[in-house]
Amino acid sequence: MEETLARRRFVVGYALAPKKQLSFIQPSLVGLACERGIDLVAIDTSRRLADQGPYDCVLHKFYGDDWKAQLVDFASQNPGVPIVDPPLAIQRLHNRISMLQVVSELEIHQERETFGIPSQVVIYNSSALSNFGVIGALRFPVIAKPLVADGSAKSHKMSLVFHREALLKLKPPLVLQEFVNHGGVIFKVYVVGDYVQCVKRKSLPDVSEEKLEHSMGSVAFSQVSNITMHNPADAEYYKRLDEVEMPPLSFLTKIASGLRRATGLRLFNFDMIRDVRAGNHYLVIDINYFPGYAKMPFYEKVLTDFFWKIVHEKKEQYTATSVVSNNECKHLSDNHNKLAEDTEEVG
Ligand SMILES: O=P(O)(O)O[C@@H]1[C@@H](OP(=O)(O)O)[C@H](OP(=O)(O)O)[C@H](O)[C@H](OP(=O)(O)O)[C@H]1OP(=O)(O)O
Ligand SMILES: Nc1ncnc2c1ncn2[C@@H]1O[C@H](COP(=O)(O)OP(=O)(O)O)[C@@H](O)[C@H]1O
Ligand SMILES: [Mg+2]
Ligand SMILES: [Mg+2]
Repeated sequence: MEETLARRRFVVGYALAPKKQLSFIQPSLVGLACERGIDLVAIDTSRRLADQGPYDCVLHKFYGDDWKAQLVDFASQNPGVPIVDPPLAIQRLHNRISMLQVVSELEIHQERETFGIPSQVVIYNSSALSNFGVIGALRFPVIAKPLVADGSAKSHKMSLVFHREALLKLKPPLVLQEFVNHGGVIFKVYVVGDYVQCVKRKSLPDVSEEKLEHSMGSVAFSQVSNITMHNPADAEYYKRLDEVEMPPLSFLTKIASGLRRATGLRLFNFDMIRDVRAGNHYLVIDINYFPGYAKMPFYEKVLTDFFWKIVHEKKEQYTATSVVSNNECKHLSDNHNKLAEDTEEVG
């Protein structure tokens, strides 16, 4: 017999770049959310946001003045509808100095583990690159990172610089950050509201004193943790990676909730490394807004739980009108499958 039971449903409108939409809006997520009474609906960014909806929550990873104005406009007409996350909060992560500033200000009490950020200086113009007063206190090697972290390919292009002379060819504005030996492993800590999950990822290998002495200039790299190399040494590396001990979850949860409170962000991850010189000292090196959650184990359930909590917080006051029977969830997820296939064929 057809199930006809219809219950109150919620609508999460999302505005994401095509690549992000394809990786994040998977049929498995759409299907699970649908079963829990939540419809994920694409916002048409070519139309006025305030003319669309109704939404119980707006989810986005877009920047720019026009989009910000759209959100302000929407919020003034829909004051109770959560926007995940507020543009001002996201903006802090677009500058690698303000991004990590918030980490330095956290006060967390943990028995064994300590944390901080690497020593770093910001460079606004080329003359500062040869100014000993500016860079004199840095220990080499250093990583040169673009100051801006706006998600563009350019903002991920970095170099590992072995000696001071090699700084001269760099293009400011950038951040020079001390490279900290960390055993070639980073901990990616995903935060989804009050949920925290840590995974291990490949990182740059340690630089010994000897290697530093014999290395020339600098080495360029980009998005190391996403690179999959196919050489025989790799199998050995990943076996070792498996054995690396995770930081305690209680410690990560304290940092995550400190960051949540200080930034007002609900969807982000942070990259953390463990200093090989002091086995219980950790450094936060990067914070990303709305990262690649689809790579996080159980992301469908974690994100669905998050949406569920967000929309139920406002349930009594605001009601979106869509009513879909449980049976239709399967159709919705089939449609998304088809959409993904079509997009692949086009792309
Ligand atoms: O594309 P993905 O799935 O690798 O996700 C990227 C993230 O990779 P991750 O899976 O967290 O290692 C990536 O994280 P990292 O910068 O590599 O730590 C960023 O969050 C990236 O967003 P943006 O380019 O900084 O705006 C994320 O890119 P977008 O998906 O937001 O374009
Ligand atoms: N201070 C550091 N010490 C050691 N390795 C680092 C440091 N900063 C960055 N890295 C390495 O470089 C990678 C990219 O740097 P990150 O700041 O995370 O930039 P992105 O925003 O492009 O991910 C990190 O995942 C890590 O492997
Ligand atoms: Mg990173
Ligand atoms: Mg980043």
